[in-house]
Amino acid sequence: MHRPSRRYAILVTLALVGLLAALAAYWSVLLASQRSQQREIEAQTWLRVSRMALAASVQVRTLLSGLDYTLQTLGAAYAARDAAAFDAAVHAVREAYPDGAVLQVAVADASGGIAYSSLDEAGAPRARVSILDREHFQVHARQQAAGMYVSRPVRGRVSQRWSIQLSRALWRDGVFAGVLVLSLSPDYIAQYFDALAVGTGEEVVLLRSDGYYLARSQRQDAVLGTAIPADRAAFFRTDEDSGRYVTDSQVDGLRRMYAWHRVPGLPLIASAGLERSPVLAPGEAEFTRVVARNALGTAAILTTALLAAWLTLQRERSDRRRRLLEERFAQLAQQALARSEERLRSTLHAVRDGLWEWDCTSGKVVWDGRCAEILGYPAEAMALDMERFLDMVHPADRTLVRTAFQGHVGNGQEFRVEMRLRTAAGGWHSVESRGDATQRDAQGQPLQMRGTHTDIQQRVEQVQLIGALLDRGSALVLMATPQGDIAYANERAARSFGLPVGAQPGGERISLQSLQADAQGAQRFADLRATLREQGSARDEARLRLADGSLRWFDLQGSLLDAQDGDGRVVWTLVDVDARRRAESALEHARRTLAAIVDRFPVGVLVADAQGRSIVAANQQAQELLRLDGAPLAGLDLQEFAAGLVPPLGEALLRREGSAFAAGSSVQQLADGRHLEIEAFALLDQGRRLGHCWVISDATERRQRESRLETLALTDALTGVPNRRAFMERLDTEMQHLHAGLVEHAALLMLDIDHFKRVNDTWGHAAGDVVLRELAQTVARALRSQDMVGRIGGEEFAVLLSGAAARATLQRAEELRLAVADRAIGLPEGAALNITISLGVAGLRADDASGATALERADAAMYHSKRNGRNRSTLWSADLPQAAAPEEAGAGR
Ligand SMILES: Nc1nc2c(ncn2[C@@H]2O[C@H](COP(=O)(O)OP(=O)(O)OP(=O)(O)O)[C@@H](O)[C@H]2O)c(=O)[nH]1
Repeated sequence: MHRPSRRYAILVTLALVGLLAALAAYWSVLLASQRSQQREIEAQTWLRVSRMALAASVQVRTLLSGLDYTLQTLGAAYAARDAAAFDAAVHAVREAYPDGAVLQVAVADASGGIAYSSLDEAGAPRARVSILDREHFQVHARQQAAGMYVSRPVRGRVSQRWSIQLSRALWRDGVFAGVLVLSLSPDYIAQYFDALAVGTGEEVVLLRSDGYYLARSQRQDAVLGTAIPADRAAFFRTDEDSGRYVTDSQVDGLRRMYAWHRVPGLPLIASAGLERSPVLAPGEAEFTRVVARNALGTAAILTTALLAAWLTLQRERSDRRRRLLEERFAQLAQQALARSEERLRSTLHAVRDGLWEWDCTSGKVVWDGRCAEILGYPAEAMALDMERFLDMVHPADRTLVRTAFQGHVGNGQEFRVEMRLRTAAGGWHSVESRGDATQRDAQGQPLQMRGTHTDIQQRVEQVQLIGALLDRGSALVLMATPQGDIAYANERAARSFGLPVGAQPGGERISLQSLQADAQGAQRFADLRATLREQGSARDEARLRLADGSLRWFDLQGSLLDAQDGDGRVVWTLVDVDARRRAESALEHARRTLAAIVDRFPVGVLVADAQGRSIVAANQQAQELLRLDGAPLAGLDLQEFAAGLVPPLGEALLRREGSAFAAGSSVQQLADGRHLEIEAFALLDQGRRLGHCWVISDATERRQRESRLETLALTDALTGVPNRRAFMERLDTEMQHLHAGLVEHAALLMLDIDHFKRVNDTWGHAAGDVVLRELAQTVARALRSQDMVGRIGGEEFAVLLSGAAARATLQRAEELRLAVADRAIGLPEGAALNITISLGVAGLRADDASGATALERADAAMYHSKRNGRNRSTLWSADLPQAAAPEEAGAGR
């Protein structure tokens, strides 16, 4: 599998290596060519500059040869000692050269003094000038120069002009006689060079062999008086007459290619220089351009080659993948084919249909071995005549077989029939027979038919089993076509709705919708079918009309026969829920009745659930008594509801005993003066707690009535002050307070009208009553709020003074006695009457068993007052009966 890929990779790599080698060769040739062109340009340039140097050398040689000749001529003239002739010769020399070229012609004698100068004015006396120190004089004086000597440029001491001294020695009679000097302007030489060197990049110079500049084609002034650098001068220290080198000019810094030539016969060198870069730059630029262009081309070639290589490899990889896939597919296809063949084989084996053939003319039927085998006969072909065949068909199915055959022959319908055939064992076996005419006569009548027998016994049994299962259940099962018609009914459904059992015959089918009790039900059923289509199942309860015309409630549950096909057949399971619906209806009726009764109950009723969490029922009366708005109470949270009630109703409702609400009755007084009686009890059913109930009633009137009765029971009817019972209760309470230390003191005061019998006797009983009432009022008015007066007996009254000490009470008794005595009582007849009273005072003691004990002491003190003349007050003391002079007050006052 990997071999092709590796081979491809090697091939691609080799191709790339080959390409790289070709490119390397190309580049090598290209670079060599470019370098050769460069070298050619350089060689041409060297040739040119060398020629320039040679030309300069020749020109200098020509010029200086001419001047040497001039010097020789002038020397001869000077030797002739004819001053005028010498002067004329000098003049001629100056005339022969351009103006400014020959600056001076001078003669120095043997001692260096200037004996002649062309600059001297004729006849004018001349200052003594010596050139003894000058190089050119000393060279000749020392005989170091054989011919003409060319000096370094010297600057004129007076003129400041540069000049080159061309000099020759003068000899007279073999003796050194002086020096003839011709001063030549370097400019004159430079003019020669101008024609050779063009522009600033080109340069021609004339040098002495020692490197000193004599002339330069440009910027001469910058170099005169100087020498070229030593390293450059070293180039000239050779035996060669010419040479070349490349260096940077010290004058302008330009890099030049220099060529030099010696001036023949003279220690001078003519040198020419050409600036390097303008000469070579175009070639180098072209070289750069060529390299750049070729580099781009190379890069393009390499990129293309790499891309091609990559694409090639990719393609090879995808080809390989495709090949792998194809191989895989081929494998899978082969496997699938094998499986399919296996399935076909097993299907053929499993189906195992039998074949039959029927000769319509003779009526002879031939079964193959499989047909016989299905029925339990030996698996051999069987030949049957029509009579025998029909005899083997179940009597109930014979008509079916005949009808199917006639339908096929007469109307061309498909011959397909399910029938039971007799088995070898004598039982019945279900077979589906299908067939077709294989030969027909001229009229189209079948002459021969061929077909198959399929063993459907198992299927039939399964259908029977399903049918039995469907019929055994309590549910009614119907299957509806997509149009809503009943296509199948199980036994119960068939019985209920008057339908055939099982699959419904075609033709006029009954729609499921038509079974609905009314139009509303039909609409609901249509909606249910829509829900079923969307959700795959649907459920509702509906009232359906039975075969006998009665209506019954059914729980209808529909599910799609094929869950994927919402518009397909639907299986409806119907469960009779009529009894439950009727029970629910009755229950609902009972509940409503109960609710109506509760609502009309004259007292408030509130019912909570078994857990005491929420209110389940409340009537109108409860609403009104609890002063609630009309919002329904049922469903409210009990705790929240109780928290919203006015105190102390909430606490009273939620009072608990253990885990349950407390049972029992209580009356709650509200801030608005009302009294509500709440009776709470658990709702139990055979010991099971169903809930809790509160019965609420308005007890205000009853309470008032009871209060009135209570008041009456404790009030003396005649005088309106508390009667004995009320007084004694209060006295006992005071005693308890005393015992408990709630009060420090308390005292009793007993008073009795003196000779009251006489009042009755004199003024009548009614007048006596008036007196009693007036006395009671007088006493009541004199008391503090914490005190209490009570009528103890006929004309006897008692007063309880809470917090008062006994002795202080005696004083109060006296005040009361005087107040009574001073008050005239108006009688009914118009007469006025003054009465007196006798009083007894006793303090309540902590050791008293009861209030009655204290009352007895006060009574004893009061009788003491009576016995001692009446109209007085006595404070009880222990020795009172025996006391000679008991402490008493007011007697006879
Ligand atoms: N009008 C009238 N008289 C009453 C009433 N209750 C008692 N009495 C009379 O009060 C009188 C009491 O008389 P007594 O017990 O003898 O005492 P008294 O006449 O006041 O004489 P002393 O108490 O000893 O001063 C009787 O005549 C009773 O009939 C009453 O409700 N109305």
